[in-house]
Amino acid sequence: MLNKKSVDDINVKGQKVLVRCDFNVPLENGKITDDTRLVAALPTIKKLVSDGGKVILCSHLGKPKGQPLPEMSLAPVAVRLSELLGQTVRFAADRGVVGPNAKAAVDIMNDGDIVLLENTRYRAEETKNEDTFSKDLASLAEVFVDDAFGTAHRAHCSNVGVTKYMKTNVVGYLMQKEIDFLGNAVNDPKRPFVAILGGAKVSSKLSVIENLLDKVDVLIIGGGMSYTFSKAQGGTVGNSLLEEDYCDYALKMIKKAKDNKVKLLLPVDTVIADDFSNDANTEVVDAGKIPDGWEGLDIGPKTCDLFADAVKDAQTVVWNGPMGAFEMSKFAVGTEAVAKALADTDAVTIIGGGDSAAAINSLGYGDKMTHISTGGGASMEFLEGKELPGVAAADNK
Ligand SMILES: Nc1ncnc2c1ncn2[C@@H]1O[C@H](COP(=O)(O)OP(=O)(O)OP(=O)(O)O)[C@@H](O)[C@H]1O
Ligand SMILES: O=C(O)[C@H](O)COP(=O)(O)O
Repeated sequence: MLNKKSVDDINVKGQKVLVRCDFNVPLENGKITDDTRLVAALPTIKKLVSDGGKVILCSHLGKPKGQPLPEMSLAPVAVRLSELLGQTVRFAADRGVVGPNAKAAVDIMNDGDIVLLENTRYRAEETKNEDTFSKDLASLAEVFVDDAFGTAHRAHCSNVGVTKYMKTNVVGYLMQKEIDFLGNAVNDPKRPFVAILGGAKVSSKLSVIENLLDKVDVLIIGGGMSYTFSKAQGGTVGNSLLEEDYCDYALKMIKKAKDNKVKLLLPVDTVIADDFSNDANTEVVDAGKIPDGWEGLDIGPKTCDLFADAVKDAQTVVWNGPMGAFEMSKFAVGTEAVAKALADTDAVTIIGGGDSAAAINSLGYGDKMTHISTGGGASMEFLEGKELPGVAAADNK
């Protein structure tokens, strides 16, 4: 188990604390369209404020590639955070992130004040993890807290480089929670342990499939990626998503499941459509029997029952990737059936971030899950069994 020092192990009264958050939120015309990541960061911020620390927040947003692009400014985040906290979060507008404006804003802080720095990716050094920017960031504070789980798979100045120049590096509550849930699930799961994978491509989940086949009791594969498995076994898949180059890999994984005595469940039927559209004509056919001119866009009703049955007695379930093209209501049925099955089980249910989290929330099952990760890429790398640089950089207990 990972045993990192956390904000509970320190009291920052009177100290300046640099807190790396993941405020990489979706923006439309300057408005935040999903503040989940901001809400998730509140417990750590509140703890440090109640200690009487001077709380300096930082994050990246988007990929400005070293340019101070106004549309990727963190200014809207300061406004929304102030509302959520009921306390002013002063925004340190500064093209250099740690330039004269930021330093001035930090200099006048009182205990319990909060300042938010500008987008760390305005500095070109950030993503290259170069010492110049790491030192600049470290110069602002005495203590470093990393609460940016969503960024933990990156080794950048603001989450990894900076720790070289700080005496105290701890994780925040969000980071701790993500490590506890994902780490426990993968490394010390209550069994039966079931993993459900979906989404578009096999190629984006190769290491996840391999790693999970060493850990789980049951592996369920649905969504677009299942057609490559179907084709590999001699099925016809029409115009469905297919990665021909990965058919051999699919066969290898089927063998690995057998060797490891993992029950591998693939769709037994599929909803096919004559067009990639919510108005398409649809039919249900057996898996591997999709005619030319048609494409599979969701799992079929028998598969919904099969998958729901497989999670019924599970103790731990990890899910990443939708079962079909769920953005169109006609093809969201399978994803919803799986979400409902998870909501109905007593198992610990953990949802990988990104599209899966969006799907669960848009279908209204978000509050029925034990844990929905705030990390997309980061949660995937956790499931791949990789050590995340952002986690590794924090002090051990
Ligand atoms: N049968 C299918 N045909 C076409 N598209 C599909 C099918 N099944 C799933 N998809 C699409 O796959 C996309 C999600 O795939 P992706 O691999 O990105 O999932 P994810 O792992 O949940 O996302 P993230 O990587 O952001 O966590 C969705 O846009 C969905 O519409
Ligand atoms: O949204 C994410 O997955 C994280 O904030 C990381 O962002 P990145 O993929 O731009 O590094």
